[in-house]
Amino acid sequence: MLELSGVSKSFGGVQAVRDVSFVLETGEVRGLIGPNGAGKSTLVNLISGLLVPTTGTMTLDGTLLTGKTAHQRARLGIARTFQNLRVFPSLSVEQNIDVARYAAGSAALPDAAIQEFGLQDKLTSPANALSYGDQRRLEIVRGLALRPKVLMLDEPAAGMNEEETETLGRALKWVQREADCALFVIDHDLKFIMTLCDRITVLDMGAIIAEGSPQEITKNPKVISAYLGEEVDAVA
Ligand SMILES: Nc1ncnc2c1ncn2[C@@H]1O[C@H](COP(=O)(O)OP(=O)(O)OP(=O)(O)O)[C@@H](O)[C@H]1O
Repeated sequence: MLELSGVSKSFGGVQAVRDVSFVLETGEVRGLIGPNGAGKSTLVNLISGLLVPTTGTMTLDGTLLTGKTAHQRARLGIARTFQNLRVFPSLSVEQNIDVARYAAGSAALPDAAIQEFGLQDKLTSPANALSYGDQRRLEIVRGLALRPKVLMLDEPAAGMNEEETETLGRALKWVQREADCALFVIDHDLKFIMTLCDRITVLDMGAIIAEGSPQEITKNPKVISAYLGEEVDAVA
């Protein structure tokens, strides 16, 4: 269980994250949505240890994360993907996955994970020869190879067409069923988020303005009037 309590982050005069508290349960799939600049990436960077909060605390299964580096957090079970791809371009798909397996202390990644994300026939291809969608899927499999307790995905469906996005959603549902980890998913594709997630947290100007099931979020007047408007009606 990941717990955030009163987490804030300022960059000079900009308060990017304001007094954010929430609990992410084991096995939960949580969506994080909000307009550009709402603070979503900053929040993920705070959890993964790339940024240090101005105030607030975080714990993972009761272990205080304050003062722990991104590497230490990864070892504790916090994995992530990035908005901009970070695969090792000249390494093969298999080598990319092995790097993460090695970092996780050789914990086995089920071959089923590689299959679910459609990479089984591409293991020997250099990562930079893969399509953009495959590179995104490779990043997720690499994250899973760390055997994380929490896997945070920063815009996993970005640049994917509708069919690819649906396939990705099915693979992530598989992760929810088979891998013992929570997913924390940022995306601007609301249909994808609403279909995938058990619960959704909505950020606006750094603060949580709503939290609930997809149904609750689509009906929440604050969410509708603040910034989702008709888009929310369209996917409800
Ligand atoms: N390193 C930084 N230095 C200064 N300001 C920053 C920095 N990182 C983020 N910000 C500011 O913090 C606020 C939140 O940004 P953030 O990137 O977290 O939002 P976001 O919700 O992820 O947006 P997007 O959907 O566009 O990715 C913005 O006002 C942004 O300009």
